[in-house]
Amino acid sequence: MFKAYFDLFENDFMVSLKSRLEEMVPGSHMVLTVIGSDRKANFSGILNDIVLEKLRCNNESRTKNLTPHSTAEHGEHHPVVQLVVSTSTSEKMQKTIAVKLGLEEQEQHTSTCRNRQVFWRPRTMFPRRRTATIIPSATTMISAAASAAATMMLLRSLVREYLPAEFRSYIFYKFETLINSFSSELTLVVEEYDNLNHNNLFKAAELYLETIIPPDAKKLKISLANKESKFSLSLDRYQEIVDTFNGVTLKWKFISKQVPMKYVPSSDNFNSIRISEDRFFELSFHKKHKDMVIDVYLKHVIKKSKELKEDKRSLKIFTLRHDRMSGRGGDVWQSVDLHHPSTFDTLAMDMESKRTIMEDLDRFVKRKEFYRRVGKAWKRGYLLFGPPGTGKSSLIAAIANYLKFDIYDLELTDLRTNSDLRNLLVSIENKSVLMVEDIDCSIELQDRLAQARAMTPSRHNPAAFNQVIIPLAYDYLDQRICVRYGVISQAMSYIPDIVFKLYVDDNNQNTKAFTAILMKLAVFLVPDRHNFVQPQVTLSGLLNFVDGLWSGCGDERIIIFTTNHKERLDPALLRPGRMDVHIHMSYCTPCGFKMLVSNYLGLTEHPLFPSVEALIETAKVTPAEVGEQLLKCEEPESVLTGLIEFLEDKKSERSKREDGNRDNNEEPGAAEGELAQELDGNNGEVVKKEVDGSNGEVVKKEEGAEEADGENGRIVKG
Ligand SMILES: Nc1ncnc2c1ncn2[C@@H]1O[C@H](COP(=O)(O)OP(=O)(O)OP(=O)(O)O)[C@@H](O)[C@H]1O
Repeated sequence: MFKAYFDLFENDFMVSLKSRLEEMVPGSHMVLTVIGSDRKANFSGILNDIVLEKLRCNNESRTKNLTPHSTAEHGEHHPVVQLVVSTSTSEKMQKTIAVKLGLEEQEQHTSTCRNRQVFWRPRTMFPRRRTATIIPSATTMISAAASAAATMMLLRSLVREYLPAEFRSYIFYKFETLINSFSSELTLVVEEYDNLNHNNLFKAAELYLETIIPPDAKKLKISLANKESKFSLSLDRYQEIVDTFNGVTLKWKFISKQVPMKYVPSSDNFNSIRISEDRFFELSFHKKHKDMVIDVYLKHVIKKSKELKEDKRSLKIFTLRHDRMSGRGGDVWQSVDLHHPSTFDTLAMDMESKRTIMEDLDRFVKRKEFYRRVGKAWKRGYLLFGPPGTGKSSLIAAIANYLKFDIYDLELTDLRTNSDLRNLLVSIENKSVLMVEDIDCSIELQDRLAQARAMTPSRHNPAAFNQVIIPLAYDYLDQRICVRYGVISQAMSYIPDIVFKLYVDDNNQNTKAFTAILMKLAVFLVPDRHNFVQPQVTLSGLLNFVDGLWSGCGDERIIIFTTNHKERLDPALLRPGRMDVHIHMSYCTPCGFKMLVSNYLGLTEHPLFPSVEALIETAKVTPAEVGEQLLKCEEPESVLTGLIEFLEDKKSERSKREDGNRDNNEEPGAAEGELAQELDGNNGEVVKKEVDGSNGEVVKKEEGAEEADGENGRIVKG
């Protein structure tokens, strides 16, 4: 409406004025204020000239007063002319135009303009409206506002000065209660910290609100959190967002207030962080929905936030932090993003085996209730065995990528005691893959303690040392290398052939800390790794770890052991419950070759394929070796020819080795003894241990099954 009037006014002022006159009822009036500069030939200037001229005729002496709202004192001359358009009561329906000049005169000036009578009316014509029609200048308004603000601030500081804080908050509280008593709204406050503890609901709300940000939001905060791959959007201070759930309208508001500096525990609960603001959400809704909001809506918020978190999360691989293992507290795991590209699609494995593994994983993750019902910890153990380079690690990465589980890489030799192992177990998150690679190398499973005792070097058993590493440290303060000479002389008394190793820790320039490290290291004279067994995790510790009381701490965990020598493992470790599924990763098969060549070269068919497939059966090469050949060039013909040559060489090497063994009168196949066991069955087969039928495992027996270990149940082989 305003725009329409304004447009009309702009296009044709006279028409605009006439139209407005038509609308006026008898006895009413309309005031038009026109502000302009007399230096420009604009409407107000012209109008002003008319008025000046008219009044000069009437009274020469008053000319000076005819620019009543001049702003000349500010360097400009802006005449303000107020046109008072009114319907005259005396002249019945006759329309008249009067110009009010802000003069004090009582007389009325009249003139005729284009055959129309114009009244230059004195101000007294509208005595009651006089103040209302005078528009104060911008300067006046600003100064009035400034003085009002100053008064308010003065009042505020007086209140702060003389009223105690308790009294003020009491008044505020009473005032709020009074307001609330009239309101039907209930507000829940979700603070970031609840008594210095992290409030999970706050985190959940933060994530959830991201999903309901309206597309027309004008201002948002955006950030990229540490170890995350996607941006996070969030509300800015005092921003509101409205959500509708089951037909109920809920209003979220984010508030952040500056507070005196305080310390709160960090998310790992071992350190503390400094905060200087209180952040919280206010969730407002109608009182009558209180139960629904608490029982249903907030659960929905938590569920949605978990989904979003899962979606945003990038997979991680965790490894042990040695400084934390030495009892300094804090999280014992450190992580990096896992970007291993291996998936079930890229794995060179028998299709049937892949399908079986994926089905097994799917069944496992869906069986939370089942595991609870049968009284088993919700975890599953896998043993991947086979020669090096057959894809055991790649399969672990593929499993983690498939389930979207983090990987925890546990090196048993890093641990000193069984309780270290238990501590680690409880610190592992749910939905994770715990990987123990080369289990046969990392832990001696037969009578390890006796062996360790025999091998531990001491003053009485100096032979156990064949090499001693003495830690040296660089003293940044003295700028020289320092060492405990006592340590050297003691070591030299054991063995003269001492290897000095320099430890320089660039991150730690503190001399005191260095001395502490030195003292610590000096205690552990590290002899040759092969001849010295430090106290380690025991077999029983490992057995309990995998399937004892402690293994029940946590849900949805997959434990994967890998080994190149399955026969070296203790049967107790292999039993169902500890290693439920045994997967034999073996040499490359024709099917595996096709998968590799399709991944590496994008080839599905080639005339040389039959020759490669025929050779690959007998040459016994690993997928790693085949992959290496395929990487050599991008031209299919030459790559496949090179691969055929490689396979022929391998085959002839192999037969020469077998001939040599026969000539040396060795037992037939002795050199291949281990190999024969690993190759037992077909390449890439899944060897699944039969598990108690009561726990619902699907036991798939195929032709050619044979009993491998009477104690541990049947091992079914394809
Ligand atoms: N089955 C396979 N499918 C695809 N690639 C494979 C396969 N096996 C091995 N490779 C390739 O060979 C390399 C070595 O594989 P990987 O580390 O998984 O073998 P591994 O059996 O774990 O060896 P090790 O026992 O020595 O640890 C990887 O780079 C991988 O790309």
